[in-house]
Amino acid sequence: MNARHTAAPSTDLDHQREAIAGLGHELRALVDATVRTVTPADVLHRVTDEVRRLTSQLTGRRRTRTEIPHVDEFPGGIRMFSPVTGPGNPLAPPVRVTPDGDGVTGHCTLGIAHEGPPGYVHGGMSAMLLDELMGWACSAAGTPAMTVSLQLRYHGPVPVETPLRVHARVTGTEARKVFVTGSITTEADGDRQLVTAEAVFVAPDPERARALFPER
Ligand SMILES: CCCCCCCC(=O)SCCNC(=O)CCNC(=O)[C@H](O)C(C)(C)COP(=O)(O)OP(=O)(O)OC[C@H]1O[C@@H](n2cnc3c(N)ncnc32)[C@H](O)[C@@H]1OP(=O)(O)O
Repeated sequence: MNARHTAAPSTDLDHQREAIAGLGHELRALVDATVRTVTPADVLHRVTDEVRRLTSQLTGRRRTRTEIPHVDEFPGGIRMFSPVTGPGNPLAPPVRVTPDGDGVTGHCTLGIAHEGPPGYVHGGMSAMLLDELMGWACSAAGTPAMTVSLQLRYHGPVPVETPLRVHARVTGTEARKVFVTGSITTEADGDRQLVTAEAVFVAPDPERARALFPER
């Protein structure tokens, strides 16, 4: 069934999105507490049982692999469960994306759940932020597309618990190919690029897109 046909009125949608974001927020706090705690094993066992009990309350009907959540706008809109921008996904910082004159800018602060070297962000996390933001830049330029090539340079470690800025912009197109650049800086020092990226995105042809996203 097409998810668009089952969408609830917008007030219900807002209500549902608020609830999803609320749970995501609390789960992020739980994840942060989990990777920081030095509490003894007996407490960890107790909490584990409690979390298992809570999880069992969310195992009614689940969406299928290709189902687009009715709270989402795909492509090019709200993604409640994106691992980067989704307020309902505890894996997401989540990044807040704003358009700017020259592409898109994302704002976020990563925690120690995203740590690679002690005190610094995991390199794969930086890649994920940049990949996502470069995808948003494609959509903002009117060409939603998928990554086919992503090259990163790590110039300096990205600190955790520090407000960050991720910038991405389209530099050119060639038929279905979109060329994009991106960077990560701290909010405090926007001139010092800690990670830079170059990527090629490709807008799938309509037939390929239908096969990839049958519920769209
Ligand atoms: C809204 C924000 C969401 C952002 C999400 C973040 C972005 C993502 O993470 S996307 C997920 C990761 N990416 C993927 O899974 C994509 C995997 N790749 C694919 O499925 C396919 O390559 C797909 C669908 C993109 C394109 O397939 P298809 O439509 O058949 O294109 P295809 O004909 O192979 O290639 C088109 C052009 O791109 C070129 N191309 C393909 N791969 C590459 C590459 N690695 N480098 C450079 N050029 C490439 C081809 O040479 C071709 O060029 P030309 O027309 O000049 O010959």
